[in-house]
Amino acid sequence: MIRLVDVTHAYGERVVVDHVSLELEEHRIGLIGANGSGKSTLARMLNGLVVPDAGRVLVDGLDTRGHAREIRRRVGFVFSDADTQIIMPTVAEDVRIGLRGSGLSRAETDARVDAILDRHGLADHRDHPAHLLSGGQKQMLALASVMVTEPRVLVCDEPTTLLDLRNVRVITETLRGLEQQVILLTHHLDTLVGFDRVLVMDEGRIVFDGEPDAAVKYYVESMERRP
Ligand SMILES: Nc1ncnc2c1ncn2[C@@H]1O[C@H](COP(=O)(O)OP(=O)(O)OP(=O)(O)O)[C@@H](O)[C@H]1O
Repeated sequence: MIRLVDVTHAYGERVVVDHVSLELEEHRIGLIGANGSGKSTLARMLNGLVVPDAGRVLVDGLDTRGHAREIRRRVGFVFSDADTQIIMPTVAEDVRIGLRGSGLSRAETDARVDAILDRHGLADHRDHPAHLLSGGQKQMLALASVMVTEPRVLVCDEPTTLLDLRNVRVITETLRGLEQQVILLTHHLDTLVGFDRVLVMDEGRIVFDGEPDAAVKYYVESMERRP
């Protein structure tokens, strides 16, 4: 379970996460809010990519301040722009790199890579240059490269923002099918149908926390009220 205890973070003078306390234990959690409301900064705190100025982020009781490696093994992170996440020349190499230092034998590594490529519809692209994949396939590769490490939690920061409608559906359905806990940041509000809990963020604070329908309604109405 991930717990935030009175977490605050600023960039220079600008406070972007403002005294947030949360317990994140539901299987499917959405995080929505206007551009610049602090969602990405909050999300990056969940696996220690950002360490808060004040307060604590605890993953299964481990503080992100000081347990970065263990925490990144437990909490995977998918970015919106897959190009920033894909680091190896070919599809299989990119997935394989996540298992470096895992202690698995070569045969075990091969089996794990093949299984994950198969599961994410990339088996036929195994030895293809990763940069030649379509946008949807690249996002699937970025997801596969995180999933191969078998994290317990997956934080996805707008994974569908750069995709066409069909690929939005493909990625959304893939995320829905995962056993892992998923924490999804998105501006595609219809992808939150069936989620257990949706948080709305505004100016660094959680201003709504509840069912998806009510959260989306709250968010849409608050945006309509904006000058
Ligand atoms: N590394 C950084 N250095 C300085 N300012 C930053 C940094 N990262 C984010 N910010 C600023 O912090 C504020 C919150 O950004 P953040 O990315 O957390 O918001 P967001 O809700 O995810 O926005 P979006 O929906 O546009 O992705 C923004 O004003 C942003 O410009």
